[in-house]
Amino acid sequence: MTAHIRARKGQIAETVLMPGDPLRAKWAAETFLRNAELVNDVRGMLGFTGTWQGNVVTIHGSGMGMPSLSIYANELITQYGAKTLIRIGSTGAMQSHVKMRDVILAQTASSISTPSSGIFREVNFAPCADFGLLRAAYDAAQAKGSAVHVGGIYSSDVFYDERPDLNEMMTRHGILAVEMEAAELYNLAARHGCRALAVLTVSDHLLTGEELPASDRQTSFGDMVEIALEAAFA
Ligand SMILES: O=P(O)(O)O[C@H]1O[C@H](CO)[C@@H](O)[C@H]1O
Ligand SMILES: O=c1cc[nH]c(=O)[nH]1
Repeated sequence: MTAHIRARKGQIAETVLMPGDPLRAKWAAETFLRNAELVNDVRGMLGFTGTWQGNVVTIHGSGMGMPSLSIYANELITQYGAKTLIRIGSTGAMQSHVKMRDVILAQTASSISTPSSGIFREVNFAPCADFGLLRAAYDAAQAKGSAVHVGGIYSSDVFYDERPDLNEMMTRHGILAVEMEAAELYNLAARHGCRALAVLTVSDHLLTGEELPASDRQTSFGDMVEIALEAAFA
């Protein structure tokens, strides 16, 4: 047990999928895992462990934003021995060739700050995905026929941004989409020698104003979950 996770040692798998939304964790566990067992519900943050094609997997919510993800990812890595962490999140597209419900594999995650900024201090560390996971996820997405994009994303500290110039600059520099957790997940994976990847589904479009309802964000991103599972065990 930790301050935020009630699972016993051994109840968390080495491979952990992390959606921001705890109810997406529940849906994904019930939909894709066999014998999924609830292993955490402290503060309503749900975690489940079960098997996928004979492999043990945990699906655990991260909450929204990098400070929240940092708590869960730190405890999963340092207290429970997680080695492969794949974020399965929603994202807002920042390029016109990226369409609603497309899948994005985050090769890098830019930010203006992360919970690790105080650790890196003057260093502009470049958070990046594990190449093996990235390649396997791309192959899995191609095999499925998913519309998939690979490139840089922006991990923002805010959902409601008062700096339209920042988004415009990200778009101008080819950033595919914005979300709120991947940069710190990549930082933590680098620090602790783990593998990490963010597999995202476009739920909003910053250029067109399109957006999906909350129910779709919770339960309709099946391709993303399958791509993450296939990459983890490729
Ligand atoms: O759908 P999730 O995984 O929560 O991800 C995105 O959605 C939340 C904002 O609505 C942020 O957590 C952002 O990163
Ligand atoms: O951070 C996020 C996540 C989804 N959609 C957005 O517009 N922003």
